[in-house]
Amino acid sequence: PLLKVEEYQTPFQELLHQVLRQLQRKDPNAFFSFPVTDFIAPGYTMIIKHPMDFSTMKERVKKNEYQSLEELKGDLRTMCENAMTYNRPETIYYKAAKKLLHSGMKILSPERIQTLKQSID
Ligand SMILES: COc1ccc(OC)c(-c2cc(C(C)=O)n3cccnc23)c1
Repeated sequence: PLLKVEEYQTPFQELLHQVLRQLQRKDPNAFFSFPVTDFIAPGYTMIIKHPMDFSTMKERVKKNEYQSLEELKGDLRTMCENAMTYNRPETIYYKAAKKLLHSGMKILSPERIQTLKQSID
């Protein structure tokens, strides 16, 4: 039988990976999948001091850099607030960020995390 290679060292990393998968489903256009470049968003790196995106968050999970869910929640909030700072309210990016932040906080609610934990145990 094929050896099931564990992609993560700890169950906590597996939990964070599942949370990220659920969050990314809320970003069907992949606007938040990779870092925003100055090429697609002029002046971005001058305006946004703490860029964040899902690929960076995935790297942090793999490197076991998150000690708590709160830290992942913080990066999600930074990522969405960046988009709501750089982009005007009428843009698709601002609206996508607002929606992602709202649905992300629901996914990260204690009840949802408890259910997810049970599915991993
Ligand atoms: C139109 O297709 C893409 C593809 C990838 C993007 O970011 C990774 C973006 C994108 C993502 C953003 C954000 C998140 O602010 N953005 C702002 C201005 C112009 N483009 C973007 C758009």
